[in-house]
Amino acid sequence: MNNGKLLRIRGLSVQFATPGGAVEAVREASLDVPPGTIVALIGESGSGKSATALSVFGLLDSPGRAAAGEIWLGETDLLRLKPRELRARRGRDMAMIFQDPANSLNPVLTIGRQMVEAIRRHRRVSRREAREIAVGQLARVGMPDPERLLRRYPFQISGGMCQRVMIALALVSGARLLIADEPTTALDVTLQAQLLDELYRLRRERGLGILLITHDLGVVAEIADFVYVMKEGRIVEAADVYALFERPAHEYTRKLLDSRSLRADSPAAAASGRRG
Ligand SMILES: Nc1ncnc2c1ncn2[C@@H]1O[C@H](COP(=O)(O)OP(=O)(O)OP(=O)(O)O)[C@@H](O)[C@H]1O
Repeated sequence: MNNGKLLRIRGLSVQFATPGGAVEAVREASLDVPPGTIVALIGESGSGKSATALSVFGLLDSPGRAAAGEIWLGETDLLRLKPRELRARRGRDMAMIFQDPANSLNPVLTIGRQMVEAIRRHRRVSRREAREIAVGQLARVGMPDPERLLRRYPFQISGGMCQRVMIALALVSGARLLIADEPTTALDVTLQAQLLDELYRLRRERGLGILLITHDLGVVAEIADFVYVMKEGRIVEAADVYALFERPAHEYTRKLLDSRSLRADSPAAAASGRRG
């Protein structure tokens, strides 16, 4: 049962079969993403963050598999779904944006074609209506000339624009859960800020639940509500964002905070810079 949480992961273990034996990338991890909440998942490289996210989408690389646990999206345990059923949920109820958005879009199809197809996969509308919906959605995520954008190919637009297209794609299908894996890493500072604004707005205005995977603690301080810290496949700390910065409980979290970019910023300073 889900108890009103949008995403509820319980006891997830992910293993990768290797010639040297099974590598346990995720070990009995549990986490919740309630609606209208930005939940950050942080931890060093290799700690299992992406493996956790990919499990939700059933997109683990083939030697990898979710060996145990439950992943509830609403009232459905995604780990019990057939691949076809999971694919349908992927487009409709949940969306994912990646660090390298150009690779998440199909390089040989125009943005318009991809959006129209995504819309028509989930709604009974004509091509023309789908195109209008796409234009409206792109305008809503701040794209200046949506009509023109629809005629372009992914390689003809910037990384920041690709991110917005991905978000627009997620939204046209009515997704309630967005998983963003290092979404700002490849962007310059201005585009980073725009993307964070966008995520924040989606949470507030649309009530989206967002699982944000990042190693940028500045981003966490700015927009996250709740934080999970992962180390060697385990969730070692779970706390409200203010509590985490003020009183990190776990030794590892303290080290992580000390070693990263927040240095002089007190929790209060970080908090005062937050969106309202
Ligand atoms: N294809 C694979 N084959 C074997 N092991 C893998 C594979 N992919 C990931 N792993 C293992 O899973 C562990 C977790 O990887 P994962 O990518 O989830 O970490 P991460 O926290 O997302 O790191 P990063 O921040 O670098 O993306 C790694 O330690 C790695 O050893």
